[in-house]
Amino acid sequence: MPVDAGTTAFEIDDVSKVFVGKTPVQALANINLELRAGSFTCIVGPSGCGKSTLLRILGDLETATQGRVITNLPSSNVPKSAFVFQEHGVFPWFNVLQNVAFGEQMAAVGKREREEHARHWISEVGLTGFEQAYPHQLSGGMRQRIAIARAFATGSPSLLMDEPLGALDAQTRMLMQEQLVRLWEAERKTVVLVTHAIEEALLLGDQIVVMSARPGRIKEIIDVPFPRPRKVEIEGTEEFAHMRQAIWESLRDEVQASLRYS
Ligand SMILES: Nc1ncnc2c1ncn2[C@@H]1O[C@H](COP(=O)(O)OP(=O)(O)OP(=O)(O)O)[C@@H](O)[C@H]1O
Repeated sequence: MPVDAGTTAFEIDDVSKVFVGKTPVQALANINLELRAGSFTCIVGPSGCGKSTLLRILGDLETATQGRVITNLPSSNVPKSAFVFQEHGVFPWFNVLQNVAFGEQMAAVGKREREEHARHWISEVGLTGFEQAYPHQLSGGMRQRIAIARAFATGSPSLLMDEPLGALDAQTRMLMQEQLVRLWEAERKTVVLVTHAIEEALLLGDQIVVMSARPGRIKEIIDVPFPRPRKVEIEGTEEFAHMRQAIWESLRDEVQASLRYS
C-alpha cells in the first residue's frame, strides 16, 4: 500500500545505542532524523559506524539504549517494515514462488491471491519462468532479485535495505539499481538503504545521510536534486560528479578516523 506523502514515517529522536558486554561498544550517539513517508533515504558512512544498527532499530530488531523512534506507518495485517539484507535473504528450501509469497503467507493471505501477487513481483524483477526454481539453481543476482521481490510483495509500507546490492558484480548491480529505482518510483514506499557506494546513494536517494566514524552521529544530510524518473545516465553529468566528490570529501575524514580507531 503506498503511503501518504508529506507525513513523517519515522522520527528518530536522540537515539543512542551501546552494546553491553565485557567491553561496551557505543555504536550510535544522539541520532536525530526525520524520514518522510514515501521518501528514499540512503545512509553512507565508514565501516562499523552503526548503519546496520540504526536500520535494525528502525525495524524493531534492536532497541535503542537512549532516545526513541516514533513510527507512523499505516497499520494492517502485514509487518510495517520488510528487510532486504546483502545475502542470505532467501529460504533455500522454498522455490521462487514460495519465497516471494512468504510474507503474505505469514499474513494469512489466501493461496490464490498471494501467488497472483507473487507472480506480479516475480515479473517486475524479470524472473518470470523461474517460479519453480530453487535458490541454489539461480545466480547471486537472481537470488537478490527474489529477496527484493519478496520485500515488495509483503505489502509492508516501509523497506529497510542493508547493502542489498553489495554482493553483486558491477554490471548486475547497475541493472538492479535501475530496477530498484523503477519499482520504488511506482510504489513510493518509505525506503532506507544502507550502502557503501556513493554513486548508488546519489542514483537512488532523495536524501543521503552521511554518518561519522563510530560512535555513529549524523555528520550531514544532503538533498539529492536529480529529477525522477532517474536512469544511470545521470552518472555522466557534471552535477553528479560534483556531488560525488563533495560526499566523498565529507566521508574521507570519517573513513580515516574509523581505520585509526578500529
Ligand atoms: N550485537 C552486537 N553486539 C556487540 N557489538 C555489536 C553488535 N552489533 C554491532 N556491534 C558493534 O557496533 C558497531 C556498529 O556495528 P554496525 O554493524 O551497525 O556497523 P555498520 O556501519 O553497519 O558496519 P559495516 O559497514 O561494516 O557493515 C560495531 O563496532 C560493531 O562491532
